[in-house]
Amino acid sequence: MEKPFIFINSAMSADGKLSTKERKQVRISGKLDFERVDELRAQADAIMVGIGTVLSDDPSLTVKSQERRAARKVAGKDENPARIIVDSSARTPLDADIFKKGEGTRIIAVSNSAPAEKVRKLEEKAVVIRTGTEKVDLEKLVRKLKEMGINTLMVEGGATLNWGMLSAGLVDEIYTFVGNLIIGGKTAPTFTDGEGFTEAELLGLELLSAKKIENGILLKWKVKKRN
Ligand SMILES: NC(=O)C1=CN([C@@H]2O[C@H](COP(=O)(O)OP(=O)(O)OC[C@H]3O[C@@H](n4cnc5c(N)ncnc54)[C@H](O)[C@@H]3O)[C@@H](O)[C@H]2O)C=CC1
Ligand SMILES: Nc1nc(O)c(N)c(N[C@@H]2O[C@H](COP(=O)(O)O)[C@@H](O)[C@H]2O)n1
Repeated sequence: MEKPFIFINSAMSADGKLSTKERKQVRISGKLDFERVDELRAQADAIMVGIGTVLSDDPSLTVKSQERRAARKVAGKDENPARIIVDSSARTPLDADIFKKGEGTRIIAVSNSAPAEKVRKLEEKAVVIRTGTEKVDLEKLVRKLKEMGINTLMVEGGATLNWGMLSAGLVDEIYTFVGNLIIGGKTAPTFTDGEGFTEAELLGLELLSAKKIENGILLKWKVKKRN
């Protein structure tokens, strides 16, 4: 299948959580790790998050460094990569930060069951892609993104979208920054939620590198392809 190169970047606690049991964002990365994430954003053609992340964190997903935005401009690109929300039911607030901050394309991926009136309003602010009946069909979505010229796609969570992308076999590499804190809570989002694999389905990883950054560790993984 023709698809972009897809990688996930997430920051997790030492016990594998992405945020608290109230789904409240926690500062897991330190200054240096946020710099690394900003560089990854600046190099990507698009950044994708799930609607759960938008509703709980309201991220802008912009490139933060002025120098990196300027370098993108010199290379003939928008200051920010395309920002994509996977949002089956078109729940993205019309005043989300992603619409307010920074230049660049916004893409909302909805399913065919998303309410037409809300989709029409989103179309005034973003390119809307419809795939799937009740839930966005991630495989068709990434194929469409490739056709639109997106060759490198950075997925920034959350837990459910990570599962959707991994279980569909769409992810090539993963960066996990493991920070020096414990969050706990059986309902707190983990790096990968969703329904989970059976023993026969487990997804294998190859460790590409491990690097200490401030008081945490950055792990880079390659996802092994299933036969
Ligand atoms: N520490 C970190 O690096 C990050 C932490 N987070 C945290 O993660 C939490 C949000 O995670 P979630 O609630 O799991 O939401 P999520 O951001 O993973 O979005 C999930 C939603 O995506 C939509 N979706 C549509 N089609 C889908 C498909 N085919 N497969 C999977 N999802 C599909 C569904 O509506 C689903 O509810 C927040 O608490 C946020 O703070 C989010 C991003 C990064
Ligand atoms: N890489 C990373 N480290 C942390 O410690 C975090 N808390 C997060 N959170 C995610 O970053 C996004 C915020 O983006 P903007 O600053 O608004 O551009 C948001 O999606 C958080 O969940 N990431």
